[in-house]
Amino acid sequence: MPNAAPRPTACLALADGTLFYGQGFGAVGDTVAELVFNTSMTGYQEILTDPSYAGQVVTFTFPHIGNTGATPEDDESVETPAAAGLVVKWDPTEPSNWRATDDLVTWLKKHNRIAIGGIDTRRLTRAIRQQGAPHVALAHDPEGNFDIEALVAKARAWKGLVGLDLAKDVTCAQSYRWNEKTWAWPEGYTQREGEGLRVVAIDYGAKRNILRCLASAGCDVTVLPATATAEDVLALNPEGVFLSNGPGDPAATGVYAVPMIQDVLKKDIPVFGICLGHQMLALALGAKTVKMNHGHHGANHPVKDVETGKVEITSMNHGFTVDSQTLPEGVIESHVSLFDGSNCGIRMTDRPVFSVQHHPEASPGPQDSFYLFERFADAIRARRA
Ligand SMILES: NC(=O)CC[C@H](N)C(=O)O
Repeated sequence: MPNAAPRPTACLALADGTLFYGQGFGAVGDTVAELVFNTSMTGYQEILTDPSYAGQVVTFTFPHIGNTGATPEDDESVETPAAAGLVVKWDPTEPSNWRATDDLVTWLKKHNRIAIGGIDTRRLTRAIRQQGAPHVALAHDPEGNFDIEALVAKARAWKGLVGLDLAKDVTCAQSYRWNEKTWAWPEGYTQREGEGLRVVAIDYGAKRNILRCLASAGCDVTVLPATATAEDVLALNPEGVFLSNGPGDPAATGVYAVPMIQDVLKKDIPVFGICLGHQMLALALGAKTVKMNHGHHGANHPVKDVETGKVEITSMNHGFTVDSQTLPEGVIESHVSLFDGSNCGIRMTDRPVFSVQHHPEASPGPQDSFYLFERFADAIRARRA
């Protein structure tokens, strides 16, 4: 007689009542969030610790998650992983990676994050594509006792990301300096030395590798909390201002960020934004943002530089997008997604103020777009000259 299927110890309940049962690992308990799928084949730790995933459970389309374990070196945020939980096809195996200091299961437990394995992630991904990123409740109970009605009700009652400012929850409490450069073999992370380009970076939930890319491009970075005013920014006499990625709805975050950006723009300083920073720069310039059906989350997204015709393969993580039809005069669409034609970049035509929707810092993902950090640094150098 075949072995009986193990009793499910985790349950994923979608707001429409669809249920997925599997084996729980990581923390015990339940959580409610928006569910998105990520198509990256590597870099699950960087994804789970990317602060932009606050309020979201991530399902990975790649089936083997956990193979490389976890190491603090790969954390993209200082605090605990931002993602509320994860959904995978196979249960994680022992990691095989000389850099690993933990296995994924232990790491998730330490960081109080819930995971469910043994899920038909293809079926789930198709559901997300068809109906849009659903609201879900994810529960892990080693005894396998679930109050299904209560879980579905929780998922239904959750209000979702529209109108939600999460940047204030994940931003730094205090300003700090950053000079660590990107990882390189064999020395790992090293510090930038000497006089740098004075850059103020606003932390809406900044990924560390963005700050490293800025340092590697020659920037001496001072990071300020999300609610910094234009006065706080300009008091540091910056030669460039950077607007970071971050979670939640740009329109809600923009309530305090947009006036600051508009005041900084009056000063004719080079400005560079990534993802949420891109969306808020667009809002500050007078454009609009909208929620997407299921967003873009992966490390294989083709983006075209409209002006050169060059295509870059990029890392993506966003659920909102800039409506390119609303761009005002003097602002052009610089990059566009080759998956769905959505906006992936803007720039002011008369000065070095630009931003992209994708993630040039990769981590994880391809490094085709690293040139954007150089472009920002070059714009600052040109001003100096
Ligand atoms: N990675 C980000 O900065 C994401 C921006 C925004 N929260 C979105 O989902 O579109």
